[in-house]
Amino acid sequence: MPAQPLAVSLGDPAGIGPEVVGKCWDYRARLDLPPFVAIGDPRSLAAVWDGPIATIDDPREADSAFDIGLPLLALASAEPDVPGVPSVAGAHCSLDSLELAVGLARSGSASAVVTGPVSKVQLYAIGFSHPGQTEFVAERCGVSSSNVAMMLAGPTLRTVPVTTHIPLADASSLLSTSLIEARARATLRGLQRNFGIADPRLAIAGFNPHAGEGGALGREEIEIIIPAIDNLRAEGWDVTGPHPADTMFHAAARARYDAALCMYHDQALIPLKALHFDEGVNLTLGLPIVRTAPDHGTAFDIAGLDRAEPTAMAAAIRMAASCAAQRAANLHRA
Ligand SMILES: NC(=O)C1=CN([C@@H]2O[C@H](COP(=O)(O)OP(=O)(O)OC[C@H]3O[C@@H](n4cnc5c(N)ncnc54)[C@H](O)[C@@H]3O)[C@@H](O)[C@H]2O)C=CC1
Ligand SMILES: NCC(=O)COP(=O)(O)O
Repeated sequence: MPAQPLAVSLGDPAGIGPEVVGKCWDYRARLDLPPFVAIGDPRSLAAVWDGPIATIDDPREADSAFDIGLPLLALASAEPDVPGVPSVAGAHCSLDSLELAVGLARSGSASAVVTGPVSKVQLYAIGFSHPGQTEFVAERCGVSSSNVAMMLAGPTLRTVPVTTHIPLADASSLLSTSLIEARARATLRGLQRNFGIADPRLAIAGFNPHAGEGGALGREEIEIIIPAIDNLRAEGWDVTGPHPADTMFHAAARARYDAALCMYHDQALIPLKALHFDEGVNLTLGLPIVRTAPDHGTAFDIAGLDRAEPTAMAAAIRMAASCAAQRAANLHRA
């Protein structure tokens, strides 16, 4: 019996999500992709991609349909979307496809969820109250958003921000020892559960230049970060830091840890995207389901121009399949 397919939401219909998902189907053999079912508006696919669409009603049909066309569970946007021109109808459609994809994974009809890029500002405009898809999926899974970790993963680096989509001016006041510990535990357990790393090594960044220079350049390290590191070590985890962020991402430093825990969004995402933009994957740790996404956004500036690279979406699909397989193997061994 074939494994359940991966559920791939197309994201904002006016962004590059439909194009990169279509291209993943085109290059499925070369990109080594398992069967997946796309979820979204067929018109958004047809507007940017001329491949065959195999509309299905049940994810169980995806496996046999995959050789014929891109399996699609169709959702209609209230209005057809124009590539590069985000709309209210498109924002609703992106949310509906996300909701359906997560529901399929939660019910066991899909082996994992891969989410296409959405526009946060468009979602906020229709009343979306979560900072991003990460927190939405966590809520749907009944997990507190503090207990999940947004991991950005590439071939030579994995990073996790402690604070995520907030104004940078608020980052210091929102950092706490308990939040660092919660993100660190989600990361360490996630490395074990999804990547099969039995004894994961976590490097924790400082917040200030030179990790505070002994307090002369800021006290977050002394008052917030070091107590978290001490508590995590007392639990037996292999945790180091606080490391000056400017010297923890060169090649030799990266070889010394399995993931880097960073204090704010850009501290984590700049090194990852500088090194691995074309193959970076966003993986939510701490959930009962597997959820990945490409590291890039909606790229409205190039939507519909046939310039979108599908490699990060392909990496997200491959990682979702490999994490789901790793979790199944863990269960088998238990
Ligand atoms: N997982 C998600 O849903 C994410 C959503 N976003 C959202 O995307 C929107 C736009 O964000 P930006 O900061 O502009 O980042 P972006 O990743 O959409 O675009 C940044 C630059 O990279 C290019 N680019 C992105 N993906 C590409 C691809 N696959 N192939 C070729 N070029 C590519 C774009 O053309 C643009 O010049 C925002 O509203 C943000 O909220 C951003 C990151 C992740
Ligand atoms: N910068 C990462 C990003 O925007 C992804 O957010 P999410 O929607 O996956 O939570």
